[in-house]
Amino acid sequence: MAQATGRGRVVGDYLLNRQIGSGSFSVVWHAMHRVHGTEVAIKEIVTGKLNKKLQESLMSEIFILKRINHPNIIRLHDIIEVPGKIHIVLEYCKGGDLSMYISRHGSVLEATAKHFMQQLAAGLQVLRDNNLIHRDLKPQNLLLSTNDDKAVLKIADFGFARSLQPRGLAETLCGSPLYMAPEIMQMQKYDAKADLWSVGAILFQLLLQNIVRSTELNFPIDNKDLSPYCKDLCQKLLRRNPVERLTFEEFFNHPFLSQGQPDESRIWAFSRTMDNFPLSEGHPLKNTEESSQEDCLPFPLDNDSSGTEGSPSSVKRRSSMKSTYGFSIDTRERRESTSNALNNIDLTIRYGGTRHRLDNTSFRLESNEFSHETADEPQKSIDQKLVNIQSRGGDPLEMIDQDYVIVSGSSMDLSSSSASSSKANHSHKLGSPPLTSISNTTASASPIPIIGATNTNIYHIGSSESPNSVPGTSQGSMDMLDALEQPSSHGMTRIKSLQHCASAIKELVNEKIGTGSQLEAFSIQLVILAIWKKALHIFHTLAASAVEGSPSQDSARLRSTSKELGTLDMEEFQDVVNIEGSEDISSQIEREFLQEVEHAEEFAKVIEPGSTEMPDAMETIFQAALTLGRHGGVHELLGNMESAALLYSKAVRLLVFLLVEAQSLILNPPFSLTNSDRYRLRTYIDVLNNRQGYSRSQRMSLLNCKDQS
Ligand SMILES: Nc1ncnc2c1ncn2[C@@H]1O[C@H](COP(=O)(O)OP(=O)(O)OP(=O)(O)O)[C@@H](O)[C@H]1O
Repeated sequence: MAQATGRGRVVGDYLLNRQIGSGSFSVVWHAMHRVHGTEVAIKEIVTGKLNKKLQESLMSEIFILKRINHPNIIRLHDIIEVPGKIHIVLEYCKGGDLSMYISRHGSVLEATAKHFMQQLAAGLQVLRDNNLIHRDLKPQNLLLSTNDDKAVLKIADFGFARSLQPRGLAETLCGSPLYMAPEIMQMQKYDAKADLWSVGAILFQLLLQNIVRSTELNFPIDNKDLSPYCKDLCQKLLRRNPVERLTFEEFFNHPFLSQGQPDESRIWAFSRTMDNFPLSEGHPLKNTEESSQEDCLPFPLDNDSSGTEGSPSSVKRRSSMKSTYGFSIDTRERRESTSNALNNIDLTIRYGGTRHRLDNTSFRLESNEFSHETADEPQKSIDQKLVNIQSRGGDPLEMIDQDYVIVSGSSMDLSSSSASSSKANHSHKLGSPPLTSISNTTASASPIPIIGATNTNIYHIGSSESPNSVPGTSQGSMDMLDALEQPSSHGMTRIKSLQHCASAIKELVNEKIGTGSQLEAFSIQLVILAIWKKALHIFHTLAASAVEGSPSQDSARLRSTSKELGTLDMEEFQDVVNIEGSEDISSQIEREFLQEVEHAEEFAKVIEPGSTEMPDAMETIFQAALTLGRHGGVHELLGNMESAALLYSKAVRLLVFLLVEAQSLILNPPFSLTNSDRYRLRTYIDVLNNRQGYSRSQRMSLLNCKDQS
């Protein structure tokens, strides 16, 4: 359909032909200059769909492309703005992108991989010279001038790129999970070396496509077809710890990338740097140390988050507190009556000893509206157009730096928090005071709006079969995400959302039990209790308001209800009153709650109080989401699209819980997210949703192909 609307359309001096690609926010057209007949690719972006952040990414892309002129970087010819749209006129690459090449050819010869790597290295050298980091290197973003093994490779899609001072560290999460460096995935600070991980993943994929498809995901150490240099490069690029990873200089000078055969002296010099690579017999180089096979995998399959490459600073921590979780249940009381049970359970979850600091350095850029220039308007030079855009907001690169440079240090570091938060434009105090008694918590537990006014958007936590997962599109696109951060203001929707959260986390509890991690299971179980408690409370408040009459009759109650539930209207009260079997809903929630209490009680029996360090439940949930995302990546790489989509969706459910619901729960100490935590969670959800959409669409096309054949 998009092709029909594009073909024959005129944009500036160009006649649109066929659609050749699409991205999350763009459609790419093949087009021709009306006078010269020059072939170009036009990337069309509807600016209205872009939020501030994406507009900035777009400007960043334009600025970077504009200032670089190199055969291995896609060339920017022109920018054409029309009302509501911006068109980036690019050099046309008729070979398509490298992912298409890999699909067509399967694994490539080492010589071809070397050719592409040399070109990629040359392009990256230019970025390096300009202190730029791409952050989203993947085959889809590497375009080819022709469809053969002599093609010139061009780095494209600089939407995520940013300027980076040497040795500067960034902390923003972006990129595609499959090619994303572990330090980005785990939300640690990263530098330009993150790009080198992606290069390693691309090299791995180029060489091992058929192996990856046909067997387990094993690095073929004994693969005789690959030269030691090639394997060495791949292995050294895919070091999980960025410190151990090759430096750019080492990458650029690696013997695999040198044109001819390395001479003898080079071999010996090289041999001294071969610290971990097992070499095949008979090679002049010596193997110095057995390498961990798993360390070579692009996506570690372990669940171990220990060590230096663990969780993000914002979430990772072990509670320094001893077992003061204070979970106690009087079983007799519980059995007496549900309401007694609810009132007598002292649900105090110590999931960590320190509160998150408030880090508000993100989201502080002013909105930059694009000016609308008609297609008839005389064409201006790219520079003039950029000045137009720039005049509304300063130098985008500078702005992006401002936005991305996040105050260093752990976000748990309270000492540094005041300085950063005081600079913030959007300062939100999050969290509610520590509470130990459920019966006193009605008002304090109200969800706290994070950004903007209470919205009325209804968000359904995506199930694995969510109809919202539109193939190839970004289900959780950035413009939706601001709204998604807040729990639904619609009472029943909110309850459903909480139920979804509880069931997602329940799976995690079962998994932890399966692996014998009782303590972690217990701490997460307490979160489940808090979720059910919240659901019950919302339901009771909602039902009581409906039964007791209109808000005019009991305005005080309405006020407190509205505080708790957001913007409730009378229709909803009435709905609840009229819901046949609303009592059933209530008793269903109560039943679930009591069941979970029982499970928690079981855990409590086997855990010795007073001497055990309580794991951080939120951290465990976060880590589990990351692991699911990584495993999704593995499945995607292996072509198991259904499993990949499922795993991505599970990861999203957990992250959405952390982002949307977790802060409203009654926990001690209260759980709160910094602005930068939220930003990272949102971005991560977005990326995973994209991968989920992609996996689903791939699966659909496979099914269609099967149907046709
Ligand atoms: N100059 C070009 N020549 C030929 N094909 C292109 C060109 N630019 C883009 N494409 C094709 O269009 C696809 C989408 O490109 P685009 O840069 O718009 O998306 P993207 O930004 O990579 O997507 P996302 O935002 O989801 O990462 C590319 O993967 C490629 O196949």
